[in-house]
Order: sequence, then structure tokens, then C-alpha cells
Amino acid sequence: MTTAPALELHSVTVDYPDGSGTITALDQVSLTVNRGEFLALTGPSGSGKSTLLSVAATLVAPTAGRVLVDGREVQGLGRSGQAELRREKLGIIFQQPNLLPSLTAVEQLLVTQHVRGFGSRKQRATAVERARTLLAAVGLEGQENKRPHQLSGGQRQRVNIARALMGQPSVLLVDEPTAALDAERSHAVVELLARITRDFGTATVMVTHDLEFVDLCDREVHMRDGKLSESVAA
Ligand SMILES: Nc1ncnc2c1ncn2[C@@H]1O[C@H](COP(=O)(O)OP(=O)(O)OP(=O)(O)O)[C@@H](O)[C@H]1O
Repeated sequence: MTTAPALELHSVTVDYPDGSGTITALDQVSLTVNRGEFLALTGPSGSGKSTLLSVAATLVAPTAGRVLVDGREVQGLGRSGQAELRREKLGIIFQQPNLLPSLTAVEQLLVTQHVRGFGSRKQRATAVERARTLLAAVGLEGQENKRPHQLSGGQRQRVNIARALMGQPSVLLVDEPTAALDAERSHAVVELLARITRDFGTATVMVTHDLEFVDLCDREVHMRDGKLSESVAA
């Protein structure tokens, strides 16, 4: 483990093509998130929040500026290096869980490992054990063999969160994880993310519109027109 912050953005700009011109979705954004820190990313629609998450997730390349994960420069890694970084260092949680309908909860967590090949029976057994431990950590002990249609919306989102932890992520990128949930389940999911951030020591960035959830975070940063404003201690 390095002593560098888990996630660093230095003067990151993202321009998207727009007709004959460009739209500046991120305008020289700098941000550092440390391990064990739970950050709320707020701001109006179109202010650049999803773009910031996508740049941190290495899914969108910055037009200018630098992104570092665990002190490693993302741009220098090339496509396959970035894919490996996403698998091993980044956990990405979107609004909808996107679970595969035919797979059980434990199998959802093994999909990435399957794609890479388990190598040996021992490696498979280790992966299954880790998947079960993570499902228990998100409160799904006893639900391991259920398929998505047998789970509630909140439970599906918990499977999604457990799946994002299957690598050893330094950074968790979370885009409105409660969009499909009622108030009570939403609160439980955000509390779970706060606990995971502490227990797993991830640097967690969560896009949210809800002030109640901002209170569960360590820090808030606000975006407006592609710029980041002052951090507020929660
Ligand atoms: N792929 C794209 N091509 C062109 N323009 C884009 C693209 N993605 C986003 N934009 C533009 O970039 C700006 C920032 O969008 P972004 O999705 O990052 O905002 P947001 O804060 O996440 O919005 P919301 O809260 O509505 O999800 C907007 O003006 C948007 O229209």
C-alpha cells in the first residue's frame, strides 16, 4: 500500500464535442480523496458530477490535467492497464444494480473472476469464500443463493455494493445509489456505504442530491458549471 492519497485529480478539464464547438463539463477540477474518507459530491443537473465520476473511473479521458489512483498516473497506463486498474482498484456503483437475472447473489460477485478464469480450484474456492464474506458484510447472510427477482430493491443494491468490493478497491465511485429506493432503504444503503468506507478504508465519492445523506458523509464538495467549490466539513 502506498502513502499517496487514494484518488487525486489535478486541474482536470473535460471538453465534450458539441456541434461545431465544445462543452466544458469539467473546468480545471482539483480534488484529493483519502482512504477512509466518505465524500458527498453535490450540484445541479448538468454541473459535471457524472463526468467527474467517469474520469475517476478511467471511462472518460481528461482533455487536460492528471488523474492518479494510489499515486499511479492513470493516463500512462494504456487501455489494458486502465482496465486492470478498474478491476483491481476501483469499485463502481451506479444507480441501478444491473445484476444478471439468471445468477444467484454469490455468482454475481464471481462474474469478473469467471471472465478472467479461476486458474485453479483453490482460486475458485478462495473467490467463493470472499464473495460470501462480502455478502455477509453487506447484511445478506443467508441470501447468497437468491436470484435478483427474489431480492428486494435494497437487497439488490447491497449485492451491487458487495460486487464492487470484490477486487481490493482503493476507491469507490457511487452515482446516486438510492435513486430506485424508498426513504428507509435509502438511508440504510448510505449508512452501509459509510461503514464500508471506514471498515475497508476506501476513498468513497458519492453523488447525491439529498442533504440527509450529505450529513452521513465526512465532507461535501459542490459542483457548478464544471467547477468545484469549497469543501464543507460535515
Ligand atoms: N457524452 C457527452 N457528450 C456531450 N456532452 C456531454 C456528454 N456527457 C455529458 N455532457 C454534458 O456535460 C455537462 C455535464 O454533464 P454531467 O452528466 O457530467 O452532469 P451531472 O451533474 O452528472 O448531471 P445530472 O445530475 O443530471 O446527472 C452537461 O452540459 C452535459 O450535457
